[in-house]
Amino acid sequence: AGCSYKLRHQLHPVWQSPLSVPGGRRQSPINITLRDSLHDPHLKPLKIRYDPNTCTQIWNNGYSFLVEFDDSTDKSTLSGGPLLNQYRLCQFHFHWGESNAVGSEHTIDGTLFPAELHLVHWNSSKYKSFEEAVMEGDGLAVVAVFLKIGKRHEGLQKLVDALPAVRHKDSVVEFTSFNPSCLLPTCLDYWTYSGSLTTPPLTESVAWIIKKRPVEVSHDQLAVFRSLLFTSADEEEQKSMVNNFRLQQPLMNRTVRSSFS
Ligand SMILES: C[C@@H](CNC(=O)c1ccc(S(N)(=O)=O)cc1)Cn1ccc2ccccc21
Ligand SMILES: [Zn+2]
Repeated sequence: AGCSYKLRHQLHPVWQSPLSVPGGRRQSPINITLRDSLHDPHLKPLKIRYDPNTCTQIWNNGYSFLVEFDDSTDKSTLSGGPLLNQYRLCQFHFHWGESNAVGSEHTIDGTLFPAELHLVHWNSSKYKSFEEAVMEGDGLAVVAVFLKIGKRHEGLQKLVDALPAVRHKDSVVEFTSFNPSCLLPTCLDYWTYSGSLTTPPLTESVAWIIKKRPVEVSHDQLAVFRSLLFTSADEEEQKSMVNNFRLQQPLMNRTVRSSFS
């Protein structure tokens, strides 16, 4: 779980990063307007190969809960789509709201979803580690999947059942043999644009790939996300982990491309 373990103790001074962000020109998230997106027929299909044996643990980092992967080899990878290189899966996490009316970071023509999944990958063709890649314009690729309330998601339940063990900030629990492919919609359509991390250090290093179709989870499954806490066990005030999404950022002179017409 290289991508976030080491990072937990390495709080580099962000202001020295080459991709300084205040007033940045490629910030995320954004609203995707169908009218302004451009079908790019040269976009390739996404190639997603995840090995469930690389799944290692779940960690409550006080912002979301991360499902972490062993990213020491190219066992779980993303390539194709808009990407020129191969990217290695290092973690996935979610953003959600206090109610089903809010939660997602990106929106489609202003439509909000109750939650959004982010599968985080780093460019292992060009860089040696996530930490190095996070500072580069082509360092990261995040696949975003919207969640909507509907039928129970059987594949998600194993994750939901593990959440009470990471209720407090900085708690970690072993979590193995999980294949995040089960969280991807069957439809292959996506949008893509150049953006940033949506939490500090907000570096402008992310190729965003937003799946067009949401996946369904049940109301009760999403309610368990809201039972997590931002606060650690030793803090007297326990704050419910909800509304962990960033406000939308200006598109500036970016084009959102679609893989479909
Ligand atoms: C990257 C941070 C840790 N943050 C992330 O890994 C991360 C990943 C994905 C998203 S999202 N929501 O956009 O998908 C957001 C954050 C550590 N870290 C803090 C400072 C810092 C400086 C150098 C290297 C790492 C550093
Ligand atoms: Zn995220």
